Amino acid sequence: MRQLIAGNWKMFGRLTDVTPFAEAMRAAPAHVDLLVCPPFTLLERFATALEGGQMALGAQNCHANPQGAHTGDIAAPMLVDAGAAYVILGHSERRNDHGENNAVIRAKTESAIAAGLIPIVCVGETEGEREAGEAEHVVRSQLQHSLPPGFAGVVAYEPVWAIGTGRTPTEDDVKSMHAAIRAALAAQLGQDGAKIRILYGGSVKPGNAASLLALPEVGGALVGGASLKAEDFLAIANAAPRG
Ligand SMILES: O=C[C@H](O)COP(=O)(O)O
Repeated sequence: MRQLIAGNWKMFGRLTDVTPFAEAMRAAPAHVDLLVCPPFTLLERFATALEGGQMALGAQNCHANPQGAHTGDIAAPMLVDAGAAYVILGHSERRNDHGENNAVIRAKTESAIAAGLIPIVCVGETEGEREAGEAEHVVRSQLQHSLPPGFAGVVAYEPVWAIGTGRTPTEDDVKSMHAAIRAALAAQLGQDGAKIRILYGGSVKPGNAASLLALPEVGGALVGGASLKAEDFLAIANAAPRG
């Protein structure tokens, strides 16, 4: 399966950043799928700038309803209007900052799929949960309650304590968590579970990308900080295994 290297710009980026980044991405390697998920304000500009290139466009959140009186929110069909093909859902920053629980994330995931978007559903344990030996249990429960039946999208494993910290799990920990996620997807989705790409996210950098991306059941990366610099993001894309 081709790997997906996805950038999550979080709450960073201005209109002036779009064209230089999109132009730099024209030098991206062809053996990976590339995605950038900027803030809402940059979607339309990015859609134009990326035309004819290999990089897809995504958003970082949507509401569970397709429209309605929800001040400050964005509906999945609006993201499609703006040119998005993907949406990140259930990121730990949304779970923490906005109190999003698994039921909310599942409802958003259903709305995204109904609008024709590919959801990237994030799961991951806190440091305390890992220390308590609960990491796999927590992630299995997030999958069970966040993914609707027949889920067809992407899963991103992001240990909360590795996000933006420069710390990453050991290779063995990534391997065993990705194997546990694959098994959980098979149990929930049957044969279709094998088709789901499982991204790793959390302090992926040019220096550690090759070793993380080479691990079994790692289908790509969800990159935060390092996706803001075109050079670093391209280095991560180039580090993905070929074939
Ligand atoms: O969505 C991306 C992740 O939260 C990872 O962020 P990071 O690469 O800055 O650690």
